[in-house]
Amino acid sequence: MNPIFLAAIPIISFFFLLLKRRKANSQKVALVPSPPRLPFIGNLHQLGSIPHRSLHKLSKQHGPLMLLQLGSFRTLVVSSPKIVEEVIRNNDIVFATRPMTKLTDALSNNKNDIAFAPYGENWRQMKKLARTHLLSSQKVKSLSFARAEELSLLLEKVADETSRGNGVVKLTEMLNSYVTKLITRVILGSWITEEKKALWSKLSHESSTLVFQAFFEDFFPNLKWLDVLCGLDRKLKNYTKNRDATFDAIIKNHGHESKEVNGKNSTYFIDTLLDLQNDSSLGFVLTDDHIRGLILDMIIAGIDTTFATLDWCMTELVRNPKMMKKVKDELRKVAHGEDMISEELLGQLCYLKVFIKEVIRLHPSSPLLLPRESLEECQIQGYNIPKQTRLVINAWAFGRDKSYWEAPEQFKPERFFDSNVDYKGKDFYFIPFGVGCRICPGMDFSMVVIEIALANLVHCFDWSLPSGITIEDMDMIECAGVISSRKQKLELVPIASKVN
Ligand code: HEM
Repeated sequence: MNPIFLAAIPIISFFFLLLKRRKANSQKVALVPSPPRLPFIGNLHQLGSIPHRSLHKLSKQHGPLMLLQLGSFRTLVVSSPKIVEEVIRNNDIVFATRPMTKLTDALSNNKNDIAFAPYGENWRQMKKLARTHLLSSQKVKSLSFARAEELSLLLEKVADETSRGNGVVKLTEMLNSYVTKLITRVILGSWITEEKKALWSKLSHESSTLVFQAFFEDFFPNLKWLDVLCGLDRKLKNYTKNRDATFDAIIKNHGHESKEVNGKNSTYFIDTLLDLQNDSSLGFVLTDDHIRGLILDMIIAGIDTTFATLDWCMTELVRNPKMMKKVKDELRKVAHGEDMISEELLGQLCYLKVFIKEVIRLHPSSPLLLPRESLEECQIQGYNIPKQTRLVINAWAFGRDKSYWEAPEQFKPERFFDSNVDYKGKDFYFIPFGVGCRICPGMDFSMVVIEIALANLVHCFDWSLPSGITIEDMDMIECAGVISSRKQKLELVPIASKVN
């Protein structure tokens, strides 16, 4: 045998051995860090009642990219803006779909919506439609008359309640009712009868509570029979049946309504959608099922998120009297003696805007955004991520990341002065409305609802805590659940302010 070959054998063997070792090591490295699991349930028990807080704590031990096993489902949890940036830049479309579960199937009206629909042509067309015809800045502007009317009712109610009893008003309840009524009106118009309003509010309530319902099938497909046994299946079927009947009662008997605003016809969402059904230039056939899905999205994705943010804003104002004064001074300056702040003035309210930004940095109302799922295998941080891995982004943790925010736990709106940081999805460490192709299309819509309500609540009233309650008594913990509203209800004493 060739002596060179003989001499090469041990060298080649050595290299093969090295290669094998490196491969074994790289396979070891390829396992995304993961907290220890329990048999069967995996890491489900570690989610706790406030998952964004539990996941933040877990990420401190296991790192910014963790793999959890939630029942039968692999779930990647990202707690670092850098990793989200990598995912969005390289794999936004790979992770563009939502996990399909029994619950999301029902909420999406059988995949005919935007928020829970799988990625594809249907979702793309619906999102485009919502952006162009329902939530565009032009459309949002055209509905300012509805906001002004509902806001006047809220302010009247506050004034009315103040004059009764001990002067304490249940502000959380009032804000919830204001946002619900306003968004309902924007969707359906002002024509619906009291009887239909009651049906509608039952439906809104059922839809929002259903979001918190856990089905066995959604975590353990083999245990779907338990949903039947526990009556959850029946509950879901009743919900969809009642929902469809409510829609039929409201939509089918609906009378077209439009209002002339500044010489242009302004229509509520339902009228716009019914008009679009007859519009051949739309590019696709808008069915009754699509309309149902879109309207459900506006209820589920729009009402609680907007209300929770407004409630956090009022809470932070009361906790920070100096900031309340700054907001008030700014309002007085731009109002020029007017009783109410109009939407045309919002652009001048620099302090109010940075104040709201600081609120959503610390209290994003969808702290874990909405889960996504991979459509194919991909790589993140050098790890191989298989198809059908769920992705959860902890945006709540981003707002508290010391590498991006100075003294992150401090409430300091001034940090946004002289800074271009915004929540529109470009700054990966500030993404309360999400990021990438699944970003929230309702951002402008909700911000104007929040800004105009906050401006007028502060302009028209001086707010204080009821006697015997101090700022230290204000608990800042969130409710359990998907939407992060404040657990403690806000009860305050308003006194009508002197505008001049
Ligand atoms: C303060 C108020 C709001 C917040 C914080 C918020 C936040 C979010 C977040 C975090 C997502 C998921 C984004 C992602 O997966 O990356 C989302 C999606 C969505 N939001 Fe909002 N939202 C708000 C208001 C609204 C309003 C008022 C509407 C409509 C009237 C709306 C409609 C939607 C829809 C349709 C989606 C699904 C988008 C998709 O899957 O492509 N949102 N929102």
